[in-house]
Amino acid sequence: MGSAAAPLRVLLDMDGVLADFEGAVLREFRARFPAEPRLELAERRGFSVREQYRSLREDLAAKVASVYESPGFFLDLDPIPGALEAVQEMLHMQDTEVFICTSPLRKYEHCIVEKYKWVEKHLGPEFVERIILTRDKTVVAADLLFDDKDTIQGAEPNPSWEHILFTCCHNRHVQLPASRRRLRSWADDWRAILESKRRQ
Ligand SMILES: O=c1ccn([C@@H]2O[C@H](COP(=O)(O)O)[C@@H](O)[C@H]2O)c(=O)[nH]1
Ligand SMILES: [Mg+2]
Repeated sequence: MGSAAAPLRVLLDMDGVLADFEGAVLREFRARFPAEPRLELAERRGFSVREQYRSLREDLAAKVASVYESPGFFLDLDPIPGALEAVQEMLHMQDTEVFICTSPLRKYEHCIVEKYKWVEKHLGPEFVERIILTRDKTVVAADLLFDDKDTIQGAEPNPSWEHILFTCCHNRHVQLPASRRRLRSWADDWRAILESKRRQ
């Protein structure tokens, strides 16, 4: 008798995949610094919003960082459209394990507890058990990682997961090699990605 196949393990990033970090940064920056130049979402390039604001003017880097380091910022993030429904559906799929894999800010005072509270508020207390908080996602073992950061590096040069690039304002212009896959939004066919991975 053959042994049962291992479940498919899926990691979901939080900022830019489940929670709308970029939309909130722009909204709060505009509210707090209305006279300063800002980057509309269509102008965003590169993962780091801080570095792109620095390229506009050196002191804007600290100003934009002060927005996402403020108390309440992470807790108040809006869910990305379709994300909560997709996560709940994925959670109830047979032979599938779902975890949230998210990196805290280096200035972690508010960010960490608010990420936990956000998950409890939007996905329920049981989902808090499924949070993996790490600054190095390469050492976490899984089949798939949905993440908006285009390049994910760390201590492990050959992570076990396939990185599916989740489209976000800052990465939509990134040209991926043919070997890499994207999910354009939660309305895109994430189920087909899971099924294709299951068959590999
Ligand atoms: O310009 C930026 C953009 C994001 N961050 C923070 O980095 C992490 C990213 O987490 P992921 O798990 O990769 O989504 C998060 O804490 C963002 O707030 C940043 O520091 N600077
Ligand atoms: Mg992210």
